[in-house]
Amino acid sequence: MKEIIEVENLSFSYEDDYVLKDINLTINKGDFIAFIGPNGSGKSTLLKLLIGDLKASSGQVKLLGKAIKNFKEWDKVGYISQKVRDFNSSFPATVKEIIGAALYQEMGWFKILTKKLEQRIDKVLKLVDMFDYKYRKIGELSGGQQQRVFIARTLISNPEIIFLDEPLVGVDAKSQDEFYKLLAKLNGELGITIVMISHDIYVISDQANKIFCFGNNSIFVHQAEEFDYINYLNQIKGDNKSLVPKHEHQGVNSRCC
Ligand SMILES: Nc1ncnc2c1ncn2[C@@H]1O[C@H](COP(=O)(O)OP(=O)(O)OP(=O)(O)O)[C@@H](O)[C@H]1O
Repeated sequence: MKEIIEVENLSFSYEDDYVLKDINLTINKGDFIAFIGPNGSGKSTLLKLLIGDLKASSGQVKLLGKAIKNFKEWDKVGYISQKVRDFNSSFPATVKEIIGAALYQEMGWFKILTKKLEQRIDKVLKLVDMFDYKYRKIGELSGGQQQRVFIARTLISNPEIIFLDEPLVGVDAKSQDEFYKLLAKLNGELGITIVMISHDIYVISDQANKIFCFGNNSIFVHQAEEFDYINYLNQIKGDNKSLVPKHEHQGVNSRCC
């Protein structure tokens, strides 16, 4: 199946006013999608609609070919939020335990990590370059390292798509760089579809193959190679939160390229 996500005529409002209006878009297998846009333009809202955390006011979302309300294969969907940074050093779980918890269903009657399951933990920790931290407490790791552990936890079930909601807030520049390299590896080598919200327009527009640009209750879809981020940043400068950069494409609501 080529389409991982199909959104048709989707509208959503929390109260009276629409946050997103009549959105149509498709995300294909292997895409690396960046959600960008001013504060309050609906990026997190769309992400929550795509993972079934919110229900559309009208229209529909299909995930892996299934209407979201009937979707059950949640092990194929990873989600990384910015909230994981809340651990502190007294949080008792180790990296191994955090990842092992994702295998709870597979542990059988006695809830024991078999050698096979342990090997799966080792494999994903090596993939994210965190094997040496297996027995460390999660709260003792940096924000960037914690995010890598959570990516590993997601990878344990071989996901087809990973959603990330500003995962690098508060993470230092070097760790951010390593994190982006990891995402490029997951996308390029493992073929995992990535959907990421980011305010780091410069870096994300270099990593993604498509840019979803939010504003005025709409989304404009750009191929990354034709996206002029300097022009974009110049246009959204200032305090006008509702300002949407001028788009060369005619017509509102996605599908414009
Ligand atoms: N639970 C809620 N109840 C009511 N309104 C909400 C709720 N969550 C978000 N909103 C409003 O919906 C709009 C879109 O919010 P959303 O969080 O999706 O924006 P965003 O683009 O992710 O913003 P940011 O970049 O600041 O995270 C905003 O006006 C916000 O105030």
